[in-house]
Amino acid sequence: MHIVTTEPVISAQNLNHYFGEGTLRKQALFDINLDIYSGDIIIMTGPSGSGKTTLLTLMGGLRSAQEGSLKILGQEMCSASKKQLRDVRRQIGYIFQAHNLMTFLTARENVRMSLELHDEFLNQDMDGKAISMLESVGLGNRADYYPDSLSGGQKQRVAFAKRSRRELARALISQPRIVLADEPTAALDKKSGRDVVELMQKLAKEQGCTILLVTHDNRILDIAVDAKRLVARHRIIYMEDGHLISDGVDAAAKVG
Ligand SMILES: Nc1ncnc2c1ncn2[C@@H]1O[C@H](COP(=O)(O)OP(=O)(O)OP(=O)(O)O)[C@@H](O)[C@H]1O
Repeated sequence: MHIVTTEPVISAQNLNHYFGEGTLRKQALFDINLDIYSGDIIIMTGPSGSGKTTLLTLMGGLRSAQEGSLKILGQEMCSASKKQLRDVRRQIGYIFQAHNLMTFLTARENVRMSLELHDEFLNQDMDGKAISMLESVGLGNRADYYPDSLSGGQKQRVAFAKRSRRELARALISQPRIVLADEPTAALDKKSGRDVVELMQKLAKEQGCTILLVTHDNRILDIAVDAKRLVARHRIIYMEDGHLISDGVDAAAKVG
């Protein structure tokens, strides 16, 4: 039996959310109830428009909650002040899709450039760091290639290395309790998608934090199953028309 000894990292109770005003007001989330614990890997799936991103942005403190209760790291988000939202956001790492690569820079220079924007890397071996980040996505041997000579999937991986270095660097420094990722595998081939997910899980595991991942990508569900050896507990949350339809806690990992 799985014994829960800690408070949920995120707890939603009877959470509703609406967009628009007056006659245009439309309910996007209906009565969401969900407890997420430290170390959970939550994969949110469901058709387009089902409310995944809305729920993700609420759980990431990126939008204020309107109705019901949403606690993130013990802080109630319904009618939270700007300062309270900011304090919660500081403890969260964000990974969002799409960063264009500069066509006139090599893969290494693209990753390096994003490092240069961050004070914490000044005076460090940025070339070495850029290469190790490319290696971690399996592209160590493509460091000196220009984006135009890389495949679509390879480009996505360089972009991931670039932004994950930038965003996860901050994440690693600030030790986030939660990492949010929106469509991190969009447009990736299966192998690249798997690499990206495994990389994210590995980094999250090293930090011992909770991952919330939104995807349209059904293949990611297979990846999650395969990746069981990497992590303790996966849950696949399926949404439809603003309702949470199912929440599958990984049965095997639940034991003990
Ligand atoms: N800013 C907004 N203003 C008005 N309606 C919105 C807004 N954002 C989302 N919606 C509506 O809320 C519903 C849920 O959208 P949401 O983006 O959360 O779905 P999703 O499951 O993430 O979809 P997708 O997979 O296509 O990204 C949709 O009907 C959408 O049209």
